[in-house]
Amino acid sequence: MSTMLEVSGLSHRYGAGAKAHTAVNDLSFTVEAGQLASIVGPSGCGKSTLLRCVAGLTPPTEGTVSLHGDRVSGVPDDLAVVFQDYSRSLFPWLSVQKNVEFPLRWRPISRAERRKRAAEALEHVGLSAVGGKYPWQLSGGMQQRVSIARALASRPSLLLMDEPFASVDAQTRFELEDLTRRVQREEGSTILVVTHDIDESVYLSDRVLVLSKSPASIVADLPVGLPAERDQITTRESAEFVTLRGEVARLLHGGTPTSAQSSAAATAASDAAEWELAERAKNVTGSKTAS
Ligand SMILES: Nc1ncnc2c1ncn2[C@@H]1O[C@H](COP(=O)(O)OP(=O)(O)OP(=O)(O)O)[C@@H](O)[C@H]1O
Repeated sequence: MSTMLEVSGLSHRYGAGAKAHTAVNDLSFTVEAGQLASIVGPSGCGKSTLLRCVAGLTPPTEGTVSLHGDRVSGVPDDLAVVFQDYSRSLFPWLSVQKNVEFPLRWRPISRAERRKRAAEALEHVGLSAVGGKYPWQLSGGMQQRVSIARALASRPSLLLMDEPFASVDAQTRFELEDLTRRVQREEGSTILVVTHDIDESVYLSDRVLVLSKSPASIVADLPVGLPAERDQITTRESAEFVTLRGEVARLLHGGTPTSAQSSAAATAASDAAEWELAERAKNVTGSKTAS
């Protein structure tokens, strides 16, 4: 496994002097290539600030962010972000297909290639049939799928998602969570998701980073040893899921990490996650070779 994202000693302060407010305090973590990690933390703890620093939108006050070894000092070309508010991130005057193509205009690729990539990304999210429609003709869940397709079309090394399913209904949320996991498996994508939702953090991820109250620091880094194939009903009912969600909830409510997390159980879960990633990498390589 290679490291895709490395966050090292990252702090961010807004303002200066007596009015300075530290939003993020000395955060360090890595995300391996092909991994889906989620960040969960109390409201206002600094999650969006962290994501903005990772995306190169906000320079950290201290510390560094590196993407596949390159220091981030602006928005990297091979990074894409999906925001919560799909209605504001899509252009209403452009068709769905043109919305997905839009960020590719700055890439050194032909128009035909842009069209092809956008069509492929729309197919990936199950929206091939609506490329000619406008965003406002689609449901909220479909619009968020368009945002995901737009992010995928640029074939990012790292996909950041900031509360991506917070504005859709519960059923659509489940569908989009499953879509995200499918994309990760099929594309071998590296994904970092910020969420308020404890269950979502466990269901989606290979790993959950639990943040403290403001200023954000890492309270725990929990491997999720659930099977790769997840199901919205049976996975959420499983003993492993219930235990993990309970642990995340406990940590969010100020609990300290238990010895169990550093014990053989955590090691086994981490081994399982590594194995799963290796299998996924093999599948991706296999499917790319076959195509
Ligand atoms: N531009 C800014 N100027 C000053 N303070 C800010 C700015 N942006 C955020 N903050 C403060 O930094 C802290 C962290 O904010 P941030 O939005 O990163 O938290 P969050 O965890 O994403 O919040 P939420 O869960 O509510 O989305 C908050 O106290 C917020 O008021």
